[in-house]
Amino acid sequence: EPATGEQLVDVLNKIFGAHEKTRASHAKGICVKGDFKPTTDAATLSKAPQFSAPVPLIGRYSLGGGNPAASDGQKDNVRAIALHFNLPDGSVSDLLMITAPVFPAKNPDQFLELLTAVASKDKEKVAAYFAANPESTGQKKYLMARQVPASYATADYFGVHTFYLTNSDGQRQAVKWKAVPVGGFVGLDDEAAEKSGTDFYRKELEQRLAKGPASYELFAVIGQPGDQDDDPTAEWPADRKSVKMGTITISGLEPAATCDAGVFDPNVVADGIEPSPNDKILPMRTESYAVSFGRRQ
Ligand code: HEM
Repeated sequence: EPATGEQLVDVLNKIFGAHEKTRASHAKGICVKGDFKPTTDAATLSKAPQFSAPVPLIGRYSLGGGNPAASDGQKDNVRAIALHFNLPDGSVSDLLMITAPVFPAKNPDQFLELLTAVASKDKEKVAAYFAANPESTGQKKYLMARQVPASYATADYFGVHTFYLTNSDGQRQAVKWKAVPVGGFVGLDDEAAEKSGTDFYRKELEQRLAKGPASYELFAVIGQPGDQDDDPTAEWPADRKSVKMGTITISGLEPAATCDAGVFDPNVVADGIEPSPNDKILPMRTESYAVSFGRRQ
């Protein structure tokens, strides 16, 4: 039996607890607003409206996992940014990114197996899972080799999956999304991360945004023929070129209700952007996010 969205949300609830009015994953977050300004190159890759004219954004920063009291200083957890690009015709195009270029599972069955092992709290089962599925260790290795981001504004973010962009001439190009903070990555060493406590990101962001906006350059990393488009546990070769697509600017906070009213869904994208049809995790995200959304009403 293939894994279902219900099963994945059940096991996330088992690991983290089922908290009322709370997402089954990325439970702790901060809702924000801003805008996106495309570069002139962007429209050569995609006919999506946000790549030909500036649009307003609603965003949500979050920590991975379903614990609403998770520590902001935890090293082996991802930070994330989820964005709604609000398009002129009233529709939205979403983009979700995390602070690692890879995910710990290549398909829903493997993710269910991983989460089930973790939920068992049996250290031998977890060790056996990772021994049998070494590709699942890449995300934690990446995170442990880097500092904890000092701020949501100073982290770099990755879309992880492959998407296909289509321009107005019908040319199609495989890309992966990447956002780089304009001031560069700023991290905390292990001691500083520990001293910062469990809840420093919100205050830091409030103080920062009171002085001015936080910006990121959004890049499309350009895939070459033969680059895999089905495996979110794997990166493309490091030498792939990228095209600067625009600037994401976060200007202020927004009430949580604005972000909680719907879901950020990586498959909700404007014409000109297409989720890789070969990636089995992507459709499961729509399915499981809908289950989580239903349970948090
Ligand atoms: C099958 C694999 C996955 C499952 C089962 C899963 C599960 C979930 C769930 C249940 C939520 C909460 C949805 C809601 O209530 O709105 C969520 C949110 C999120 N997920 Fe996933 N996820 C998966 C893969 C990924 C991947 C590959 C990424 C990498 C970009 C990712 C990034 C996020 C982000 C950024 C959010 C927060 C969205 C927000 O702030 O509302 N997820 N995930």
